[in-house]
Amino acid sequence: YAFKKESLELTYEVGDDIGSGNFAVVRRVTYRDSGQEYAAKFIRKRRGGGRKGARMEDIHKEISILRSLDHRNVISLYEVFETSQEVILILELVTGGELFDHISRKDHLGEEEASAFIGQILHGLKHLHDNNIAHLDLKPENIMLLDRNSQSIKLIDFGLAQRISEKEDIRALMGTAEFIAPEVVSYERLSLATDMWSIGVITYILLSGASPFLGDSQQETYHNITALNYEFDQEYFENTSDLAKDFIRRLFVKNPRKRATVDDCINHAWIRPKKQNEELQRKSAVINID
Ligand SMILES: Nc1cc2c(nn1)-c1ccccc1CC2
Repeated sequence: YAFKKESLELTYEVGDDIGSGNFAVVRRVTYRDSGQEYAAKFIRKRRGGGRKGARMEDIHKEISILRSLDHRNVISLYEVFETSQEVILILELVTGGELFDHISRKDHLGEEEASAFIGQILHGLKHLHDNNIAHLDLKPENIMLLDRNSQSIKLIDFGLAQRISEKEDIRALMGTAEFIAPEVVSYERLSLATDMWSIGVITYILLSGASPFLGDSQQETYHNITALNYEFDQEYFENTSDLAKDFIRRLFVKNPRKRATVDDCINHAWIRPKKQNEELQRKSAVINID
């Protein structure tokens, strides 16, 4: 699979940094001919036996996974350049910032807004899971807002994503401690259900601003996860509906096979469009037909 060898600068003007990831820096770029803006992810290649830089095998996997996805809630990949030091992914530009920053500004979100965001994330995640792809690094930093004032989101950073198949056994790729599922901590088989646990953590954080399993050390966090040591602290959850808590409870299940799937979540009453909205949507549909 050949990447463009010519210099990126011939076709794109490179702008300011807009983010970073493992071994990567992301910059805003402008396609010279059209003025169209994109995000260019510069991934450092691992040189020789060193540890710095991403392995070519992992870079190829991220690219092949991105190329096989096409959904409005998943970042699009347009083209790839390669130099001796780096592989450069030309990605769809999103300018709304990370969901992480959106929460930090507000401390936590109301249930309507949280449910709308989680619904968007679930639709993007359903596209991955329907293609047997697990993201394995879901966290607010990897969820970008399309623009400041919309709830449209894009899943980004497929650096740890894996194709899940019954035959091969995939084990721990450590994600970020507070978001990983018990099977990752215990070095057991990973699956699509691993992402669903992370959805539970993200939902808990959106509603409360607090992180359910975070301890004072990584070891304490891992212990809290494997012991399912969390609670709906009255301080943060006194005004949270039982429906929202039920949604989270169905995801914090130790046995991955018993954990709610992405379809279970999309059909959960806390996510499905509220009755009156649906009624409204139906009525407006009739008006459109007339
Ligand atoms: N690790 C990261 C980090 C980021 C991105 N991708 N990977 C990204 C992708 C498209 C648009 C904007 C960004 C900035 C953050």
